[in-house]
Amino acid sequence: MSESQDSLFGLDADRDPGLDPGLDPGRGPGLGHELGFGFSEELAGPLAGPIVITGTDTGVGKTITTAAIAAAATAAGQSVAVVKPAQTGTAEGDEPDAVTVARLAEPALTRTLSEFPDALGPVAAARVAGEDPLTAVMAQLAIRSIGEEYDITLIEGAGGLLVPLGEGGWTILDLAAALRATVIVVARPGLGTLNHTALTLQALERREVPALVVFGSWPADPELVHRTNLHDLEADLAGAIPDGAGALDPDVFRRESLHWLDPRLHGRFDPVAFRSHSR
Ligand SMILES: Nc1ncnc2c1ncn2[C@@H]1O[C@H](COP(=O)(O)OP(=O)(O)OP(=O)(O)O)[C@@H](O)[C@H]1O
Ligand SMILES: C[C@H](N)[C@H](N)CCCCCC(=O)O
Ligand SMILES: [Mg+2]
Repeated sequence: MSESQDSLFGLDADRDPGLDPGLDPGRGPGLGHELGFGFSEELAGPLAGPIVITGTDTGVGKTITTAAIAAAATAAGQSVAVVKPAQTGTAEGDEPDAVTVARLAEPALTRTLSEFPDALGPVAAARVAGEDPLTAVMAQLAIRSIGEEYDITLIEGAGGLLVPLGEGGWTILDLAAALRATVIVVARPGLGTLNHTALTLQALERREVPALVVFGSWPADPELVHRTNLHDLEADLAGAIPDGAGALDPDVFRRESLHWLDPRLHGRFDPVAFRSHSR
């Protein structure tokens, strides 16, 4: 890869997209990677402060998971702000993610920091629109300032962990490292998730960002592959959102949400009981 390509993809050690701590890409690869990262010990007790919601891909259920965490934490008495740094696809007629979360969870605040019409990655969508994408500094300042007013700030990325979100190609991983946030990786429950989830967790581990996994859309009738995936990802699992939850009446969604998330995410989900029910 040429030097300019390195810069374009944000891979050079000298780049400075404006996010202060945690940007050192030189910590080296995760050695001896295996599923089960031992992050859970660090993440005991209900989480507060900045929590980044990413996913193994777009369309995996990040927004519904964000709404569920917002609902469970709000019901537990926390003041919750939800921030979407970059919303794309506003011309498609789909409900923006912040609106979905506000409708389902009614957190204290929802805020979108930048938006672009085409359903693309945010930097591409900004380029196509002839506009400037969000800078890392603006994103961080806005989120830190919101964080001073609320117990919990949930920050939903766009697509997966390494999608460029703004100027200079900063990613939700850069932002999570800079904010020293905990990351929730929303994963699909079916075939293919072991690879996508391991890649995402490994990238987080390289930057020493603690992470938990939530299944974004758990089927009503799990098949063998869902049960084996549940077993193999259990060490990092902090919840499972039932398939179809996004279509529930908001009152029901808010009432049920605490059953989908474990106590670290302000719910009462019990992975052991869940596994035995999923046999
Ligand atoms: N648990 C669920 N219940 C109902 N619908 C769901 C659920 N999870 C996902 N969906 C649906 O699947 C689609 C994608 O989900 P969602 O919008 O949450 O994805 P995302 O990961 O937030 O994607 P993006 O990268 O666009 O933000 C949506 O149409 C959503 O309504
Ligand atoms: C438009 C869509 N719903 C998302 N908000 C954007 C997803 C960007 C994914 C980019 C990629 O990984 O190729
Ligand atoms: Mg979303």
